[in-house]
Amino acid sequence: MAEIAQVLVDVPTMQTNRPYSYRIPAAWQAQVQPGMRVVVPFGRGKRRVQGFVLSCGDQPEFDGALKEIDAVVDLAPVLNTEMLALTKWLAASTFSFQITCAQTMLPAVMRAKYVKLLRPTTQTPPAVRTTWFGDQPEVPFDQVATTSQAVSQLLRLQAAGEVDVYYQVKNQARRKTQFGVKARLDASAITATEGELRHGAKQQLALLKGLATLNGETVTQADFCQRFDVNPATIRTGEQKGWLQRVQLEVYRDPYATSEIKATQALTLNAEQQVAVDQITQAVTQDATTTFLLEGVTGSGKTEVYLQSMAAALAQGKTALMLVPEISLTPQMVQRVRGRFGKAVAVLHSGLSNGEKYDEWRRIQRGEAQVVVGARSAVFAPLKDIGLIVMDEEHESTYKQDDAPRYHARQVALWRSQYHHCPVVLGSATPSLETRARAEKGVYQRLVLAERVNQRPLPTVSIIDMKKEMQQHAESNFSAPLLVALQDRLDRHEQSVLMLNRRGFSSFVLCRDCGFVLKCPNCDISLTLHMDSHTMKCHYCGHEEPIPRICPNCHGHQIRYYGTGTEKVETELKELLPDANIIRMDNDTTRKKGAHAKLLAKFGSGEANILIGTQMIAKGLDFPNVTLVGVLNADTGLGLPDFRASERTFQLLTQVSGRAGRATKPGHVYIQTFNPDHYAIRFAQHHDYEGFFKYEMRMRHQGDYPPYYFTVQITASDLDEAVAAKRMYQLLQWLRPRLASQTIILGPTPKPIARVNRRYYYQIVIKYKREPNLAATLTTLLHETQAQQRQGLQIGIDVEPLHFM
Ligand SMILES: Nc1ncnc2c1ncn2[C@@H]1O[C@H](COP(=O)(O)OP(=O)(O)OP(=O)(O)O)[C@@H](O)[C@H]1O
Ligand SMILES: [Zn+2]
Ligand SMILES: [Zn+2]
Repeated sequence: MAEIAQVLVDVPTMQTNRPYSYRIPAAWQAQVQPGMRVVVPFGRGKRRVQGFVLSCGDQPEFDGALKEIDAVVDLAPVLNTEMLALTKWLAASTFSFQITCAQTMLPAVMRAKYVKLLRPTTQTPPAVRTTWFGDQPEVPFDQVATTSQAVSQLLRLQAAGEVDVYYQVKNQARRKTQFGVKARLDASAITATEGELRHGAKQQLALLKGLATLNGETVTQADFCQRFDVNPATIRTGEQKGWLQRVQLEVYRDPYATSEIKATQALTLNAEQQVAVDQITQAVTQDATTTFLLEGVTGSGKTEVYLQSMAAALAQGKTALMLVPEISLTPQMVQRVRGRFGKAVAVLHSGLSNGEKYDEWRRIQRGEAQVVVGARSAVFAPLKDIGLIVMDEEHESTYKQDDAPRYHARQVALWRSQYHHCPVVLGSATPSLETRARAEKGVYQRLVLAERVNQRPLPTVSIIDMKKEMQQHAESNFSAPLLVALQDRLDRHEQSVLMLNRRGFSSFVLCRDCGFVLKCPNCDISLTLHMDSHTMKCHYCGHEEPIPRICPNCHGHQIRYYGTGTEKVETELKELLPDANIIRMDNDTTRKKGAHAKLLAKFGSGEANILIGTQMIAKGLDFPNVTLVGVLNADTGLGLPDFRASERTFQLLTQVSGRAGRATKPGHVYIQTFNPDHYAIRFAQHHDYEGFFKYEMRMRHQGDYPPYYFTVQITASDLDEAVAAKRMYQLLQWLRPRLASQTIILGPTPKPIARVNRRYYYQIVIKYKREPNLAATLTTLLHETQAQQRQGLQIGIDVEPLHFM
């Protein structure tokens, strides 16, 4: 039995990867195991923090007097051996702290919440007691320490031992429980008791008859009452008489309880699909850690390949993990997985409540779910014995987390594949350049689905030069050919999808007299007009203010709205096509839980003929009656200062085009653009991923960009611009001699959006091919910047950043 535990503590202002030794009280020595959460005292005073036990042993790492563990939070480890090892690797590879990684891997409700409390001591004078506590035994510190005077007064009282500051660790996780009913009498005792009942005790008789049918099983009280027509008061009577026992039953919050699943059967695969499934299944059987790139055009049936390969893993008694970019945006995918695997599926994504996420997580941890579908953080799902990991739309940037730990789910998936000896399938119609380049080199094995299912043709794509269109209809968002096509679809009772590309784009307010643009007071960008709330909002910090009628700068009255929002497009379209039934899908209409799925279901049922939306409608939709796709503004993303701008535009156009003509009727796509000759748009027009890949690789080679170079971005941010800038110049001096001479260091420069939420951002980008000293250097940087963080300066390290904005 171990007496000492090495604990990773949660101290935000003083993070370290070094565990602390604590003594395990004798009573818990048999119980405490690595991976459990504990509450421990930390530092001087009465501070309590949560921590994770990393290991148990008999030798402390430190030979002074050891403090004791205060409480054990879990009955069983919440991080298993794999997860503990993963935490360590994740921290090292993303240059973040292990505790942050451990917390990222677990449902949010398992994070500790700290409450700072003020308590009287035995020496508290009555006057002090009344002033600070009234008649309360303790008060929250923040409630009384409201001014700096109050704080200093309290500190003095604390020094004199007249008050005590105490930290409480609160566990936020709540299990949902229900009463269950269990019989305490056996069959013969029940019959005997029935005989003793007074005449007319109908309820009690019904209760006994019900208990007789249970055969030792426990059922929920609600269920019991309904089935045997017994009221809860009678249950309590039965309990008092010793006929039954009421027990706490745990119930799971099921996010999909109300939605029925239509069970589906495996489809007969076409030749290309069959090759892919065979290869993947073989790797599953052989426990091979092969990474496959499943490169399949839109509508080629990649999903069916995933499902049948996952079924193969399950058939061998293993589990399967499937990652999707953001499930609330692709409800169809969840339906397909649940349709195939039913109750074996657990779903994890940001649209669930914290309680639902916690319950799904526990179902997985207990082995009650063998299939997990989820967005980015589902890559940490505590599945055991994984047989296959699938990552759909592997090129999507939502797989990368923006905050520490800045991990990419693909990297974690590959790590787990090594741990579990299982293959990974990366699927996309438009793979990221990095992935496709690795397949070229043979690091990944490429599987190709070159044709749509049943040899259906890919849609015809027409490019419309908006410079010419604007000369004729200056004010309209719709070119003449697109409008004709829309009318034609209405006449033929077919459906259309219209996408407004909103990347780097917004509707803003401008003064025609002086040119003033209303900007966010905290950030470096213009505010966006929101007609639903009649306010101007900042999409970065959430700042909101009324729409101005008068120019704040020149007090003129010529204030006008510019740019195009989905609402404005919808209004215009209603005027142009009064007979159309339109559904609009954007951040405003999908804010409510489940709204996204509802709108899509409505469109799918044919209630509407036109779906207008932002990028969120580009992926995954599979509606057979959609024969027209229109992209209203293809190029708003092209001008962004980011070397991936062309790649993103190509991916988006290809994905959205792929929504057209997926079933029997042929599809047509119209792309409206001001850059009709841009290569990203031309290659998308011809569905030519391979052509785009070769061209873009040349561009990247010329510019020394990924995948030819690796990149790391370091940012500094501070409320004071000079502080952030100065720190970055110092950092440059510090870095240069530590890195190889061939390594390129760009910057420091202000970020393209230099100010967000009142903080100024500066960045340095390191580009390298081989840099043996980099890991050690960045680790040193991570630890050295701890002290500065406390003064408000924040340093961020981002390995292979996906955004340079
Ligand atoms: N072997 C098959 N036989 C018949 N129909 C199939 C077969 N495989 C897939 N399908 C159907 O073809 C359609 C397109 O498949 P799926 O949605 O999987 O394409 P995808 O490759 O994921 O496309 P995207 O990248 O555009 O999302 C679906 O309706 C699917 O049910
Ligand atoms: Zn802002
Ligand atoms: Zn003005």
